[in-house]
Amino acid sequence: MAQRLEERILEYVKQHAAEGDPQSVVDHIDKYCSQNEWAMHVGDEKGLILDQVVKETNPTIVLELGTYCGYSATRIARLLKPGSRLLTVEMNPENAAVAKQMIQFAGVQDKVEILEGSTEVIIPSLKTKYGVDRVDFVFIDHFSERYTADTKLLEECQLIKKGSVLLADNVVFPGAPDFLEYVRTCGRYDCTYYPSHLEYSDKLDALEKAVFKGP
Ligand SMILES: Cc1ncccc1-c1cc(O)c2nc[nH]c(=O)c2c1
Ligand SMILES: [Mg+2]
Repeated sequence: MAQRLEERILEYVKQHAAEGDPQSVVDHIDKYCSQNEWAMHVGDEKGLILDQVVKETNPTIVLELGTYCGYSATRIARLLKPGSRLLTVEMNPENAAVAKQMIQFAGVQDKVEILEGSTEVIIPSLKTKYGVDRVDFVFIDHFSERYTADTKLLEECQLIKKGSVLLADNVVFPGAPDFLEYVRTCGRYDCTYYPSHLEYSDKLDALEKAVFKGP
């Protein structure tokens, strides 16, 4: 029995999902975490909203804050057009190691790059160290306490331009009240609220989409 929850999830996927099939990986993570052990993936219900926003944005460069086991990175990467890429930031090295294997197993490793470290250090280095000019889509799913600071950092580093889309998980549970206040009142975002439920639960949660209107 693998020691860590995240390793047990990876083991289940390796033993039951179809290798090279990102949808199968996503489905099996959802199956394990709804039937066996809860874990904090965005999940299938909020995942369908994530899919819809990714499809309507059709992004070339995606930034994800909070990789965890690679569920949403796999979910997003499966929808990306050839030549597009997803950079995902994870500060926990053990989770990053699991995510790397999950993404590899799903066969989306050519589109996904895992950046190990904290967002406040990595975001300012995206242009210089990772050759990013602008990001078209940002999935914010790391720590709600960092949502606002990292959004301001993306603005200050000129990583988001007019039309860039932010999508934040957990704006109801655990909750990100200062982020909602900021994007809804600063005047630089067009916001849309998507009520849903916490992954694998009937607790209420929601996603907030914030489309940048420019500085
Ligand atoms: C862990 C947890 N327990 C009870 C209720 C919600 C959560 C929870 C759910 C999530 O989707 C999260 N996403 C990113 N980062 C988190 O910390 C996080 C925490
Ligand atoms: Mg989340």
